[in-house]
Amino acid sequence: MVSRLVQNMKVMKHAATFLLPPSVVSATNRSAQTYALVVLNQQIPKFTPLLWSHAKLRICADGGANRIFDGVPKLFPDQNQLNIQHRYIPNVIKGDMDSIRPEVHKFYAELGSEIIDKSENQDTNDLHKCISFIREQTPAWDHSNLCILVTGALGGRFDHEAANLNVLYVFSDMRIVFLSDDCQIRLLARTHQHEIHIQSTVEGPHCGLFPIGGPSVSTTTTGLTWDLCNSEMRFGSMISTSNKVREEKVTVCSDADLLWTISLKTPIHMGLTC
Ligand SMILES: Nc1ncnc2c1ncn2[C@@H]1O[C@H](COP(=O)(O)OP(=O)(O)OP(=O)(O)O)[C@@H](O)[C@H]1O
Ligand SMILES: Cc1ncc(C[n+]2csc(CCO)c2C)c(N)n1
Repeated sequence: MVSRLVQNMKVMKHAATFLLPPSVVSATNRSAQTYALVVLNQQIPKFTPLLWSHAKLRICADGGANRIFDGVPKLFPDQNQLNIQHRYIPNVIKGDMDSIRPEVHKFYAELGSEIIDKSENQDTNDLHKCISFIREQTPAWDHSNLCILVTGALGGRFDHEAANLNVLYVFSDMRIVFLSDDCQIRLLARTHQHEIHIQSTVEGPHCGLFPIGGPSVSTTTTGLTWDLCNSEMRFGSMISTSNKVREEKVTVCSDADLLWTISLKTPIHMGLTC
């Protein structure tokens, strides 16, 4: 019965081609994905301009707007700082609006950003509000081809980090990737078998795989140095950390939703001069 279910399970493919320059991706025609970018209120990764260039929709969660306003010009120290600020205009700024600075609010409002104040909702965090917006606004897009890249979800206050991880579980049917300068994280839903195509020029070899929403009775992987074979994983017992990718394709099949994390190589080229 279990093996029949496994056989019927759809395969979901993952590839961090958004960390490659757009010219490389289009030349090899490897990306059928549509990207949205959500910038949170934590330090932006150095490769944020690269993510920005891949994204069709760019959203700042409340104080994330300050991070673009202050942080992107610093990535281009030799260029005119005001010019840079004018080139990185979010489509939308959404949240409870208690962290965006007044001058940043005014700057982007005048340049056409849509500003959505959801201060009446004190039950979900700003990342949740942004993902809900993307989901509502993009019904026409094929959600299986939509990938939401998120910066600033990691590092900082632990309750914020926990709330951000919870968003991965709330929206477990959407592709959401958290990115910092050091690593990326995504949720591998138990509804699918997963094929992760490693972009070895920009990611790996260190990786981890573990359940946080509930234990896994059986997880099987291929392509890792320490592969799992019908293994049990749970906090308080075994979880897979400091593992390494051994092959260009890693496969994961589990009865639980798992977090997959892989290290990023530095420096990832920003992909663009602006
Ligand atoms: N210290 C932090 N660590 C991790 N994530 C953070 C941190 N600070 C902010 N974030 C992320 O950035 C988003 C926007 O944060 P901001 O500081 O603008 O608002 P906030 O009022 O602190 O957060 P929220 O209203 O969502 O509780 C948050 O929803 C969260 O996802
Ligand atoms: C049980 C419970 N715990 C905490 C909060 C507070 N809270 C959670 S998300 C959020 C919004 C932040 O912008 C706030 C204030 C709540 N509502 N319910």
